Amino acid sequence: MAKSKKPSAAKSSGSEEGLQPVVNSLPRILFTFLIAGAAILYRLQPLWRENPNAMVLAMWNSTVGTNGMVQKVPCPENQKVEYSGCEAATCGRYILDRLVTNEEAEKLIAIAEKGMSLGGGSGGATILDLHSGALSVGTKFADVRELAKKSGIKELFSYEDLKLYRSVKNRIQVEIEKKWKIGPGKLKLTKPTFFSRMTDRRPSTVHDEYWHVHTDTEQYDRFHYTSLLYLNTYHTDFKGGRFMFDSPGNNNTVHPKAGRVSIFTSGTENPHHVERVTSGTRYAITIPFTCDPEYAIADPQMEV
Ligand SMILES: O=C(O)CCC(=O)C(=O)O
Ligand SMILES: [Fe+2]
Repeated sequence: MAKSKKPSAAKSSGSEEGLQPVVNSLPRILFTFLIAGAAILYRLQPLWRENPNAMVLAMWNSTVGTNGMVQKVPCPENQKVEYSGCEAATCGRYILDRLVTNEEAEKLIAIAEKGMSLGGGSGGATILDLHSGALSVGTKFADVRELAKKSGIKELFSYEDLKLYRSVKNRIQVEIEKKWKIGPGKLKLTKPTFFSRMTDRRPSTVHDEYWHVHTDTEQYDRFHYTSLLYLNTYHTDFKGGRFMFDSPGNNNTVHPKAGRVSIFTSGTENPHHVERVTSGTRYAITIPFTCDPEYAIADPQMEV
């Protein structure tokens, strides 16, 4: 019996020895799991950060109907109207998917890249302002026209390029005039009007932190209506980067989609932010309108 027990005793001490390396490396295994878990949670962050009750106004994989998607939100109680017949009597959001084609959106990305290839922000955001010529370069801004001249480029943006920008701007303007019943000649393009390119790069300056909640009437000079033209598509071309309205009770999301136009009244009824891009590159154009003739700008010329 004693004999027969020996091998089993030897066996058990052998398996304890076998377990020893596992026990020793347990802290390392736990640590690895912890790091992997944290990494997974970090990647999933955009999913839980969005309020689960927030309704998606327009999904990346669907198209809103011909009449567009309208969402009314109450105008601010203290809103004083200086330009009646132009400023919104009804505040809200208006999304259109059939105003700009995919081909036009692609051409507009090519135009943005033509300018941005001469510079580019070092953080996650690059801006190309069509009116002033301001282009993000490293942590600063430079005049894209000067940069083009220095590079010996005679014509940075062609007549066709600017014609396309003008054409989409005019189409959006007509839609705003129709929806808000604005008489001819009252609504004007205002500044800044710019292409934006957003990535997941770490921010270098505050200009790169595009994800902060803001209200356009506070952030910019004289917006009455903000329009955003998306040039590529959430989920397929980039992850993160969804547009979110942050008004209590009306905190809705818009998925960027190539050719999608999102229009909204620019006041405190529509605070918003762009969710951080987590992968890929997001392209859009901000095209704002004003009722204040003093803040009107001409269509971008961009002669180099
Ligand atoms: O690109 C977007 O979706 C929003 C940009 C924006 O909020 C702005 O230009 O003020
Ligand atoms: Fe904004």
